Amino acid sequence: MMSIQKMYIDGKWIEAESRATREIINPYNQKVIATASEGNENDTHTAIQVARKTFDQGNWAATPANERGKLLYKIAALIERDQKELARLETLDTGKTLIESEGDMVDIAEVFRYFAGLADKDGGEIIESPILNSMSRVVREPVGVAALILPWNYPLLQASWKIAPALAAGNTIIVKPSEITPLTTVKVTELIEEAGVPKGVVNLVLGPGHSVGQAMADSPLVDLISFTGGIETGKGIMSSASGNLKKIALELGGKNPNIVFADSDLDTAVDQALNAVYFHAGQVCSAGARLLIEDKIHDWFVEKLVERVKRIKLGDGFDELTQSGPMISSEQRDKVEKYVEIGKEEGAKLIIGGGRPEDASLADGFFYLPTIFTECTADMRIVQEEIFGPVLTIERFSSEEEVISLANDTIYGLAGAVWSKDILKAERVASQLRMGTVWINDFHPYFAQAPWGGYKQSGIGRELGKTGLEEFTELKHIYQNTKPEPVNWFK
Ligand SMILES: NC(=O)c1ccc[n+]([C@@H]2O[C@H](COP(=O)([O-])OP(=O)(O)OC[C@H]3O[C@@H](n4cnc5c(N)ncnc54)[C@H](O)[C@@H]3O)[C@@H](O)[C@H]2O)c1
Ligand SMILES: C[N+](C)(C)CC=O
Repeated sequence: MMSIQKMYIDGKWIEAESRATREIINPYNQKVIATASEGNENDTHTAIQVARKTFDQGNWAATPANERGKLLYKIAALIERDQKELARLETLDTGKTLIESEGDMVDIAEVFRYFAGLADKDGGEIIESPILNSMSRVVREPVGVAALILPWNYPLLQASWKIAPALAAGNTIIVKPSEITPLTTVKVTELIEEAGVPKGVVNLVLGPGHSVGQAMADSPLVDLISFTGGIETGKGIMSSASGNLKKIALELGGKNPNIVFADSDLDTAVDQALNAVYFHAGQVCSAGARLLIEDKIHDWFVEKLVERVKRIKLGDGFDELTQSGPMISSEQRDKVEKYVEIGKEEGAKLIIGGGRPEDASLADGFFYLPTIFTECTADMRIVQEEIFGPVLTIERFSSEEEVISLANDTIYGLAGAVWSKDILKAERVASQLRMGTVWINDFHPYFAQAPWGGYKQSGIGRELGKTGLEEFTELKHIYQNTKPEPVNWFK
């Protein structure tokens, strides 16, 4: 009998009050890999009350920042100690390749270490007061109770981007992983407990968005909600958060242009265009799902892409030969299938993929073939909407001005890339793209030191970097009159 993945509230591992559970499925073969407690509004309210009481008692926020940093260093070390097990769980839960999960775990330990180091680096600022006999300074304080809501595609990586800075800044937190991928977040909560973070500071609630997540967004006891997920959910959270005007940080979707000029290193650009879109079966917020190719190299480039796409090996994430695993769920695959039909109706040309693999060994997994549409135009839904699967749309362009205008013709603004050996041109284009991240002659790098987030409807706020810590702080100006005397205004 499989043990139940429990919630962690006020330093205790508990099952949902209702005793409800959910089966956690391996997307590669649909086998049940775990049973998780399924919390609801009541469990969430309990966790929020604990986080509120713990914050208001003040001990955690008053803990010297370097002590909080030391705890984060310890968590980083424990993650490294258990990285094999964590990577195994992430692959079981998401289907991504083991090598990718292993890379995620290295990044995650680095994120904890980065914020550990940053915890005590901003002691505030002395202001040159314009008023005689006064002292003026600005200090940073934690926001308070932070609710952290997470997606399924990078379960622990996205959790680390929020948990580490929230704790470094002295907040108390309630963490909600996606209901379908809770395993690594549960395991890291165990490590947080092992590291010695005081009870009540970190609380973990498992369960669905419509109850657990919604209760967090609605609660007047929550000061800040940090959310990563889809655009529609983000809009709902923003509206619910207005109840008590809680602060919000939203990391949402993207439809990210990958721009290839004829004067780029074309073999590298072909190779990386594949990585940009098909990595993790296209289930990446910053996936380069929208390829813009300069007219004169279009046909050559497409031919090379197709040759390479034919060779992509789908399979079990634990098999070393596998290059891409399954999609996360049947719902997600249905969504991709729907968009492929839309693309055909819109007049785009399907040149490869466009269906499920025939390989019988993949029949139990949520696999979908790497797919390419050419002859796409900016007005098509398949070009404008986030499909979040292995589907590449290709457009042509013939000038710098045209491609800038095409690439910016989107509600999203998460990321984009420019390929050219003419660095001045690449920089010119990069400077005009309305996106939170622009890569030149590369695709995908992100790291703890640089901010991550979206322009336009890709989000509000930034994670990682110094800004990622500042999101979890309030600024307070403290002004002291050093020679108080009556002002005699009201005589
Ligand atoms: N910008 C980024 O850095 C980034 C990173 C990863 C994923 N994403 C985006 O995430 C999306 C995929 O993730 P997903 O399918 O898990 O997204 P989702 O919006 O369906 O769910 C995200 C989380 O929100 C919860 N949720 C659902 N309804 C809710 C509600 N009413 N109130 C509060 N919480 C609720 C879910 O349970 C889950 O934990 C994609 O759009 C992707 O682009 C963005
Ligand atoms: C932010 N990132 C790229 C790690 C995951 C997006 O889905």
